[in-house]
Amino acid sequence: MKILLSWYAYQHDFIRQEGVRVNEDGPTMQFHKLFYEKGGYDKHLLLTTARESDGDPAIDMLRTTLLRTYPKRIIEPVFVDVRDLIDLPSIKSKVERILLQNREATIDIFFSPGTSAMQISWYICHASLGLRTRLLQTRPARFSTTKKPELLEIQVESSTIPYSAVIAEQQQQRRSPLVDYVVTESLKPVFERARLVAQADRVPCLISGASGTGKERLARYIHEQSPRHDRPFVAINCSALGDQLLESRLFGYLKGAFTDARDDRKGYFDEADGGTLFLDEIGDMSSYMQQALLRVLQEGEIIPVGSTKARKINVRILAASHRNLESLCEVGTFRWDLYYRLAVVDIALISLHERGEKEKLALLEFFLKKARKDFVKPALCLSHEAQQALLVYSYPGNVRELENLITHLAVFSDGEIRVTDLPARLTRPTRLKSESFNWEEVEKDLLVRALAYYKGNQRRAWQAVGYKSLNTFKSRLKVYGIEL
Ligand SMILES: Nc1ncnc2c1ncn2[C@@H]1O[C@H](COP(=O)(O)OP(=O)(O)OP(=O)(O)O)[C@@H](O)[C@H]1O
Repeated sequence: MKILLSWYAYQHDFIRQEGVRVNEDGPTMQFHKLFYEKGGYDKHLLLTTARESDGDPAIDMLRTTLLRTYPKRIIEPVFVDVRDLIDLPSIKSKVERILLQNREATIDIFFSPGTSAMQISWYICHASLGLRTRLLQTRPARFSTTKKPELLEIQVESSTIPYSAVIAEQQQQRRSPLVDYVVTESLKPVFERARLVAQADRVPCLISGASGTGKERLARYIHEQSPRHDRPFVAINCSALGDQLLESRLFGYLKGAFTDARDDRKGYFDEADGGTLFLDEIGDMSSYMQQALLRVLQEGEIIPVGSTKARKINVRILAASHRNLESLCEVGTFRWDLYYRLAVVDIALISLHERGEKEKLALLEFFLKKARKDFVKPALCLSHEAQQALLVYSYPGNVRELENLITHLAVFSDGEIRVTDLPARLTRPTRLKSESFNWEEVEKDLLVRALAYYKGNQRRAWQAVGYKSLNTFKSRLKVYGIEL
């Protein structure tokens, strides 16, 4: 399918003297006369901001004239609800949506008609969406060396600059309220950043934060707020699968590619086509898979296992890691080039304990309210002491641990939950005091930093950290899944 897309030219497509009539020499009529047939278009989507009910018959006149002259052509007027013709964010978001709705097609954009805000919108969308679009403009005969009107393609270098990140779009803000989600004080700037990231389509984003801090939830939010919201969101945990399985799940495979490949199978990249692919625990990817992913990001195409043919893909990648990717790059277990590709923009989520008691309380109340409803236990509540114990606890498992804890308590209680009902780890006196920092996180961080400092030399890192033996040092690396 090949589509021509253009705004109608309010001024030049019409002669507005003593009424309105179509200008045969206007840009739209001229395009059809000189270039449409050669372009091999299946249809022309003619965009207008004027409704017939607003009393502007112009678009209808233009279409009727075109169809009278070229009866076989398909001309579809598309009403675009823009009140202010110089409101760039609003125009951009509307045309972005039209382009994404036609993402499967090859689209020629006739750039010349329209206000400058409309033209800038075309330019941004063409450069940032990564669709099969071309920007075309015409040069009138009088300026042409051939003395004939010319059709010229505007050349735009592709870029990864998050153009749209600077364009706030109130319309999108209204969509998809955060159902089932508590936006506590510390999360407000995070979500504001995520909202801007959502609009910078195709720009990869890296979400960092400890396990259970809400990275996947945030990735979903970015997807829901993006122009891809009506397309799939596919999440995959890269640490859970070995290389072979991960490769075939991501890229798909052809029948016979390996012993169990009885049929062709599509991969997650295909499933997420037009939408978003969330790669969780990216820091656990092997160097082989890192190389494969880098290729996808560089070329914008995948090669299914067992195939030699590359296929273009249209997927936004969001990645997450609970490990510090920069440190992993320093010790050489993660590729810097892949890191820079993934972390074009980044968002960090802090641990629940760092968010403080006020935010813990907000989440506690939220999950308790949810549990009352889900378990039909309206009398469920916390005694003062139990609440205090829950507030001072450090939650190494972050929001997920808090959520699961309330679910656990709701299963076994009907009314007031007391301190004695809480799991032992919350009530151990030493815990209550010493949990103000998380030793496991400190230790792991220390190990990663020491290895980075000594460029992966385990012996020197071990001596610096000061474990009794090199073996203890190695076993701690294993515990934390730090690979070299
Ligand atoms: N602010 C919040 N309000 C309500 N629920 C939340 C909030 N933050 C996180 N959650 C919930 O906590 C759980 C864990 O979140 P999520 O799976 O997104 O974490 P994660 O960082 O991706 O974890 P992991 O790294 O282990 O995959 C989910 O059930 C999520 O809905």
